[in-house]
Amino acid sequence: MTTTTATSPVLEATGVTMRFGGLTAVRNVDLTVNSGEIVGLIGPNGAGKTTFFNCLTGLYVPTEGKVAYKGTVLPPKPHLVTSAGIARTFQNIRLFANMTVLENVLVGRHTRTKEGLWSALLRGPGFRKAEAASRERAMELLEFIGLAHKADHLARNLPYGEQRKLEIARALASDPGLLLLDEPTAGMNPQETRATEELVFAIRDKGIAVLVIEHDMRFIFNLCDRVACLVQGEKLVEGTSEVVQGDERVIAAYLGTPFEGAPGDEEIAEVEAAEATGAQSTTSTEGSAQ
Ligand SMILES: Nc1ncnc2c1ncn2[C@@H]1O[C@H](COP(=O)(O)OP(=O)(O)OP(=O)(O)O)[C@@H](O)[C@H]1O
Repeated sequence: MTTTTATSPVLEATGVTMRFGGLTAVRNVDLTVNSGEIVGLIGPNGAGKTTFFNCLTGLYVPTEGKVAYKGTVLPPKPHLVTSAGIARTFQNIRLFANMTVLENVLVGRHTRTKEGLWSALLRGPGFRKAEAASRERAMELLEFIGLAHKADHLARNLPYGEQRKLEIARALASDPGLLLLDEPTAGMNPQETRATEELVFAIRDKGIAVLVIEHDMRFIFNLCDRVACLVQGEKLVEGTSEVVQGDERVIAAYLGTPFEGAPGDEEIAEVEAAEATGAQSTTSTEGSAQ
């Protein structure tokens, strides 16, 4: 089921530039994510994808440009960006390894609870009520991602794929309108990757827009309504999966490496035909092409 509400911009990044000394990691990048959309951000290693994410989430103050969430320009401070409604996961897992699965999700809820430090320390009635509501919400999220049965397990004991899911649940705990995922399938096996794909669709169907960085092209092109490709800090191309997949500049940027899952049927048929012919004409040929 997809959302049918009229689309409106959730994220509008305009002219974002990030320089580190003499290096321009991100140059004048515009990007919009609309409600109900899953947008992909691709590009070779070092293209500036994570730096751009860091500019969106207030981890870096962009040298130039601005970032607006639902029409309001965001101050470049991570906690203000989170409370505005943008949540993220990181390229490297950043869970609290010695806390339980449930506690990790509860940490992600703190931007949505009004109870202050003293209330928490004194554990007054207001705190206990808020805590019960937070637990309920956290358990709902664990149900949603399929980890409710492991709520009391230590995060460090989860298999890798489940740790990544838990990171997503923790990000969702802040009730975002936009979720930024930085390489969510890194290190996953194909089944875990497919499950992540389904999870991202389900998140979108809950009305949360998604912006995702990923190197797995099959994942990106299956998932995304729109894909933008960064190369050397600049946005080279933006369009539907079909458009970006077929763009020669994108292919060249990836040094001509064919994308996994990209159309290449003619070439494959040619190679297979050549192999079949070779196999018929000689039985002693070594090193046939794979
Ligand atoms: N804090 C920093 N200080 C200096 N240079 C940095 C910093 N962060 C990133 N860079 C540089 O900015 C460029 C872009 O890096 P970035 O990590 O954003 O690329 P990426 O597209 O996310 O790469 P990957 O796909 O390998 O994660 C690189 O040349 C990197 O070395």
